[in-house]
Amino acid sequence: MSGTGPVSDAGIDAMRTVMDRPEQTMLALDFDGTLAPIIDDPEHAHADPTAVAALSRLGSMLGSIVVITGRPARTAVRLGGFRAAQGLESMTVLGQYGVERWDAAGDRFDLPPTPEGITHLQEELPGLLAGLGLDGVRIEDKGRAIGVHTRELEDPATAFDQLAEPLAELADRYDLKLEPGKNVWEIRAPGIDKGDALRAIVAETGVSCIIFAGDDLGDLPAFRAVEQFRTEGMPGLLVCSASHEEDALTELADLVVDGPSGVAEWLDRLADSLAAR
Ligand SMILES: O=P(O)(O)OC[C@H]1O[C@H](O[C@H]2O[C@H](CO)[C@@H](O)[C@H](O)[C@H]2O)[C@H](O)[C@@H](O)[C@@H]1O
Repeated sequence: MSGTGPVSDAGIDAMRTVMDRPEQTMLALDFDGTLAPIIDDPEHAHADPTAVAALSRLGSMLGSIVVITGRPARTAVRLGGFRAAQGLESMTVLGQYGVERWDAAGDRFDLPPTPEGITHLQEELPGLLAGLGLDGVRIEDKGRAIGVHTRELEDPATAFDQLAEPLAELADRYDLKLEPGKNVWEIRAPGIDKGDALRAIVAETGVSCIIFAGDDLGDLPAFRAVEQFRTEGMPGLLVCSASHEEDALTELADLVVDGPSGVAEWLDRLADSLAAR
């Protein structure tokens, strides 16, 4: 592939396999910070149009395209504009870290019920935030999970730290899990992560090569899953959508690109290279 390519041996090997056997390759991507730029209001964080156009082209060339996100499946489908995108008629979105699912084929959603603890937490959270003097915190109701956002505050980092202990106690009380993200605390039911979600969909589709692109701590389990696939002999390429906010994935990646616009350009080049084969 022309342009900036992977730098590691494992990445170069995987890229060779992608070019040789695209129909056997799964392209799996995170949503926020990878396909969509990070902005203040999560409700309006749409996917980069260049990325979606590239995915549309790749849809007919690759074996499988999957988005694995912390967002509800419905939200990711809406913000991604995936339903209307030509070429993505067989893509899958795994929402809420793999608990929810949307298959473009048949426009089918699989959305399990909300865990009970989340309902209690939704009732208690506004009082807890008011007690801490953090009324400006945005609560993102994701149905099965809650995002507690500090990005729009004057001092997001201090508020983020201030929230760690009280949110951990609250999550603990209802047997829920608290996880950090980019200026967001995520509270959700334990039991599944993006690594589990990726392993399951790889087994289901039977692909023999995988590309995964992500940007944040929630993507680490998927990175680990790809590393595991590689030890089992399946080529895998790890792409990091880099930002100044999080560097946990940079060292692990075979290819580091400059945020969602870098991901979009890389996807576009991948589509060009596959088309030129
Ligand atoms: O798994 P992802 O697709 O990466 O989702 C992770 C979280 O992303 C969203 O929050 C992040 O993006 C927001 C919009 O740009 C931004 O305002 C926020 O500060 C970021 O942390 C989303 O709102 C969360 O629900 C996701 O869990």
